[in-house]
Amino acid sequence: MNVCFAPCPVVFDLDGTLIDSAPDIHACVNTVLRLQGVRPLTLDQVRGFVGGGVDLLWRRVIGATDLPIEAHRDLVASFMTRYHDATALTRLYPNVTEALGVLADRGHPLGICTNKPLGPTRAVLDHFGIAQLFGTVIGGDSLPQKKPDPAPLRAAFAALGSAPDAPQGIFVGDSEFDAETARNAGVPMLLFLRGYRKTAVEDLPHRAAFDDFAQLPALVEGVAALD
Ligand SMILES: O=C(O)COP(=O)(O)O
Ligand SMILES: [Mg+2]
Repeated sequence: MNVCFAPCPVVFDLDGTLIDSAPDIHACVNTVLRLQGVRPLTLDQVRGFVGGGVDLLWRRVIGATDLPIEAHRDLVASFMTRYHDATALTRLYPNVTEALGVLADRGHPLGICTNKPLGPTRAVLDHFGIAQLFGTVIGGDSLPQKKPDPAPLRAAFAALGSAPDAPQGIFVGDSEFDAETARNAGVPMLLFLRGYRKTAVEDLPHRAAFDDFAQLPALVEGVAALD
């Protein structure tokens, strides 16, 4: 069991955890599809494709359309020209800013570990005025590996001062990718229930689940005290 000396580092997933970004991702996907003369996908379809980063998103979009897999690279490039600063339809989940502020005030080092590429990640953190709260931001293209490989999460904890081979801290995420990443990295996970998860809660490894960020500071203190 990892010992987490308070104040314990807390690393967050982004899409479906701090922000509801699926509407912007959906809009950017459909713009690219329209330019290809392909019928739009629904918000539910696209939301279900989010979690593994942009390359996987487009493999799934191609799988749901008649587009050829050979077009993948060009479709991703076209998507990125729209996605890199897409924030108009994205919202912070309720009480996120307040919870991050409480944790920061209590001295918890905070970080981001997302499969979203770094460019749009920084754009959205700046847009909501929360970038300065995070001591490290690891994006889907920061390292050769993506979640569920534990390397990006370990890099985030290391940047926040924890030992790279035995990370100490808590990971907060919404998806199958996050639960597997936390297990692979050997850190406890707090599961946010209003994100893009497709698996039943009881089938995902996690320490505790929550559906309102107002609950998060107490959960973090509870996990930090237990470990
Ligand atoms: O962009 C994605 O596919 C997933 O991003 P996330 O890791 O922040 O959930
Ligand atoms: Mg997510």
